[in-house]
Amino acid sequence: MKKERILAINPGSTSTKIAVYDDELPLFVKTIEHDKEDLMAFAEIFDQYEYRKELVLRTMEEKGITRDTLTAVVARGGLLPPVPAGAFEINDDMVWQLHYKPQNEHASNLGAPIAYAIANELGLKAYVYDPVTVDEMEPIARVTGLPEMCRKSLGHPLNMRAAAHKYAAEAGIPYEKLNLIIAHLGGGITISLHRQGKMIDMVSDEEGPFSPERTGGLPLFQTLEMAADAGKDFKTLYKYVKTRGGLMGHLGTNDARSVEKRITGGDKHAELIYEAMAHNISKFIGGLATVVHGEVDAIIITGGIAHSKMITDWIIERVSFIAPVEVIPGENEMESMASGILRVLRGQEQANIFIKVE
Ligand SMILES: Nc1ncnc2c1ncn2[C@@H]1O[C@H](COP(=O)(O)OP(=O)(O)O)[C@@H](O)[C@H]1O
Ligand SMILES: CCCC(=O)OP(=O)(O)O
Repeated sequence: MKKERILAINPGSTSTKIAVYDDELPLFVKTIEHDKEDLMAFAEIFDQYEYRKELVLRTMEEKGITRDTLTAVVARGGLLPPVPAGAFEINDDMVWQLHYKPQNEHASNLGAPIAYAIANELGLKAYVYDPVTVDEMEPIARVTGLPEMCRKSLGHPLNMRAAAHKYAAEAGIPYEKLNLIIAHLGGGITISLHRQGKMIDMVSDEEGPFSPERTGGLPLFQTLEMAADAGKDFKTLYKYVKTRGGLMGHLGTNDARSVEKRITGGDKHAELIYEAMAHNISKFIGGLATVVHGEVDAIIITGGIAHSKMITDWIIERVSFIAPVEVIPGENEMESMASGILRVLRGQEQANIFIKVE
């Protein structure tokens, strides 16, 4: 079988992650943390395009990997319109969509344009895999109390679906035969329900638990009052609830590890807030269990905060009456992207074609 060398790119709000894989083997995985000041110099996300692209190319050079040895490029998909799960070949339509009409602003919107440019220069194909807008929600899950407003499937499907497949392989049961609830606990927290191979419900970060830096869902009347009083535009308020909420709002940090240090040092306020985060996560897990009438095979806790025994213990004591809980720490996005595209390159999976939605 031909050896593949895949460059994987994952631009996040505070970092750019870059990796190169020879088939499944990582040659390197590097996370470049960005200085707040460096990024503040750019008014719009897309103004960071050249800066982040150069960073990717320079990192490869530093690692001694010449561009012409690559066979494909993959990026974390950005806020596209709702799409099916799996791989998409990046094309002009996708780059246009992410530049001019994404669902919202997010650093991951830069991934596909950067991957496409690098691949085009080399005559290669570029892909995204399980973008944040994978939507397999059932009609009943979309309905809200306002006819003109629908619930959206916005989450962390790349890590969630990879965790689901990992659990299924270890349990020796096909993913398509399992009902799973998967909580991704990172800087943002989202929780999904997978029924027999489809992600039929998703609690996004606009309605779920608060997280290290996001407010999650808020009491509606107070939110309306606060927004009306603030008299600010959508972009400003959106940035506020995405970056100034949760642990950041209450405790001035989005680093769960530093919160834990404060708790072990006796900070009771920090403990209340941190346990409240676990309490909220557990309530949403419980809510999703009702969708499948309690028939849940396993609850999976994943993402960076799944490294924390304090948080996972608090969640397990609240939800283990529903189903066994499995902890799969880390966000596993780089390897999940690369292995998804490897399946496409080996002909085991077909890439979808993206058509823009104007
Ligand atoms: N060992 C750990 N214990 C507790 N929290 C951790 C640990 N490692 C990372 N975290 C927390 O995980 C969060 C980031 O999760 P991650 O999934 O990497 O985030 P992102 O969504 O930003 O990619 C941060 O709040 C970080 O403090
Ligand atoms: C909920 C959409 C995906 C998202 O917010 O990703 P990050 O947590 O990586 O910012």
